[in-house]
Amino acid sequence: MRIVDIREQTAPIASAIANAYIDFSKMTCSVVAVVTDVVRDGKPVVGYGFNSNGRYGQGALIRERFRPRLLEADPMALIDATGENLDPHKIWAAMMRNEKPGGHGERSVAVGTIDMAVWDAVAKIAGKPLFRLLAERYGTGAADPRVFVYAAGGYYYPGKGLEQLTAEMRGYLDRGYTVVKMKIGGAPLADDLKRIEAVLSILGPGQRLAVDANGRFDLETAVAYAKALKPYDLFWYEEAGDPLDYALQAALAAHYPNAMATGENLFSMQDARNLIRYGGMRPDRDWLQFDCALSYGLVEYLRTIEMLKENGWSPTRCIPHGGHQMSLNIAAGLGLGGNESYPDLFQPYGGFPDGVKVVDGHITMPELPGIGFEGKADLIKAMRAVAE
Ligand SMILES: O=C([O-])CC(=O)C(=O)O
Ligand SMILES: [Mg+2]
Repeated sequence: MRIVDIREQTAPIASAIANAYIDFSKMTCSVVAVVTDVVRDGKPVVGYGFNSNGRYGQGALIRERFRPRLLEADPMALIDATGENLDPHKIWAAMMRNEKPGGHGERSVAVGTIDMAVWDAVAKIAGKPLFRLLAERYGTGAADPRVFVYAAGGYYYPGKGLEQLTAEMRGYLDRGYTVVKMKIGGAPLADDLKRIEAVLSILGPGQRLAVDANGRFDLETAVAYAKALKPYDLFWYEEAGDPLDYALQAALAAHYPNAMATGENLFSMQDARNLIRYGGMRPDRDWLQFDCALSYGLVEYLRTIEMLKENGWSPTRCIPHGGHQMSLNIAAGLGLGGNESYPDLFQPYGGFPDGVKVVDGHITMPELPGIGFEGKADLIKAMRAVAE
């Protein structure tokens, strides 16, 4: 068996929203199809991936480095010991041949996107949902198909006032979410506090709010927000400062006893390890948001989980960024704390298979082979267009 082709296309996921750092008016993502010669149900197995959101399409890197390395490799060097399936770890090593250490963001998104498609193919060849395969291979054996999800939104948008913001959040609560997230840092502190109070005013008992500054603040501003946010008992205070400023993150903990979250812009096990070593994150309350699609894929994420365990962190403290079905599978298979969801954004790429409903802040994974993209009609249509 072998990989016969890797196809890629850059697709728009643009919208008029903005966080404290960027707008999404020109946002794109790469969609990748890994075509194999394995036949299931009379058709060749094709694995699909895409690069989450927030980083642009990766076509040049895929075409110039990673696709040729895999297609030029000895097919026998990319399969597992049974000889009947691909080996994602060997494929990862083949992609990373002749790549220096460090500087991970330069290529981690391209590798993570192909890695997603490889795992989709592997689970389809095995004939089972990826979350079940992961639980068997790397977890306790038993998957938990019920996954906590929270609704991310609350972006800045031209002309968006408190009324629109609360209507948006009410929509998420009506759809079954219990935790909602909104952006901060794109307006002065006093205005953001009004926005926060407006959203808090519509939350019922047990419902919570997370806020996300998208790395906008220097230490002084981060501390000013921390002091103002403390009384609200938020679900978390996310990415206050630059994602690589571990000293800022560590200093902030002295001013903010409640939960903080970060990690969506850390793109390797080594960067995640530096956060754990130097960022003052607290394993009893804080949250880690590494997104495998942006950070070298699940092969690397498995290394990150090992690193976390060695440092006294439970995988239940991980709630990945990105709102994609790949992280839902990892959460269900390996016992993460949950996953992000963007109910109204980044379509058709984000979200759940059709018919999956959020109930009491949780979804239940359907039993679809692979990652489950075939269960989402608009998404699989876009993906199949890349393969054909
Ligand atoms: O606005 C973005 O770039 C997305 C983001 O931070 C998140 O989902 O936490
Ligand atoms: Mg964020």
